[in-house]
Amino acid sequence: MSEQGLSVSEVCQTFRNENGTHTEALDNICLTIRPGEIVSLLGPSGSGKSSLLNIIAGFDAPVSGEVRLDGERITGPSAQRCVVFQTPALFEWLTARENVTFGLKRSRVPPARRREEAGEMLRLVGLDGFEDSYPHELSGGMQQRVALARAFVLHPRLLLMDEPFAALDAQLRYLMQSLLLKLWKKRGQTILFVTHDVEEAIRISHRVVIFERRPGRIREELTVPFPMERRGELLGEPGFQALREQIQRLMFTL
Ligand SMILES: Nc1ncnc2c1ncn2[C@@H]1O[C@H](COP(=O)(O)OP(=O)(O)OP(=O)(O)O)[C@@H](O)[C@H]1O
Repeated sequence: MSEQGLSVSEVCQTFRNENGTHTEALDNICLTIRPGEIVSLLGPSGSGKSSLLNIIAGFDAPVSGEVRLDGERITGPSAQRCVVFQTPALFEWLTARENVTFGLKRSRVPPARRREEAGEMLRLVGLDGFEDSYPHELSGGMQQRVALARAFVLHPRLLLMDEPFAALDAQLRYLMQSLLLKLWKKRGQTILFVTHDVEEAIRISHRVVIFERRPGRIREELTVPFPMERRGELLGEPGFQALREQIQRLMFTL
């Protein structure tokens, strides 16, 4: 039986710059994510987090090493791996519901069922009543909820999230993290989440992988010891401050 989950083996990435020089972005990255696990990549700007996410999404090929999902080698983009970006990237000419059903059209789901599933997802992200609104009629946070609904409705084998809440204010960001945890509890989705925010990484993930600056290497992998059910009141969780400080020390002494 092939191994389930994501497996990144000895991945290196180098970019050729326009002036003929090279940038070594990733150096020998090895990482596994079990099915249903949420793992955050945390690290300074330019440490290669997006480069790794682009390879896993299949947008870029590494110069060496390989990535497998459920044993299958990744060689290009696939609907099995859905990406949520910092900007919601919705289709402006489609309503919220149509944006959510769009990806389902490629599957064999019949139209009535698609409508039903989209409605259910929009309810889950708190957008009931806005099914027929166009993106320009929604706030930035509401648009990002639609983007989350669009990703989760597809049941992808892996959800890749590249700083999805970075453009939102602190309060909305917190609400979106809670929403992500709620969706995860319902769907048990495997998620790789890129962030700069230490608290966000601790709050939403089972494990935090800390990158160090160029060339991007993994400095440390830490397991977050708090049960997912208690992530809401993390500030009162004994050991939270210590973990946050430990991660900050690791990041600021890179
Ligand atoms: N297409 C490209 N061509 C040349 N260099 C690139 C390219 N993409 C990324 N790089 C370089 O690779 C390194 C890693 O970039 P990457 O965007 O992966 O970092 P990051 O950790 O995601 O940064 P940030 O947190 O700022 O988004 C950087 O030095 C960047 O300049």
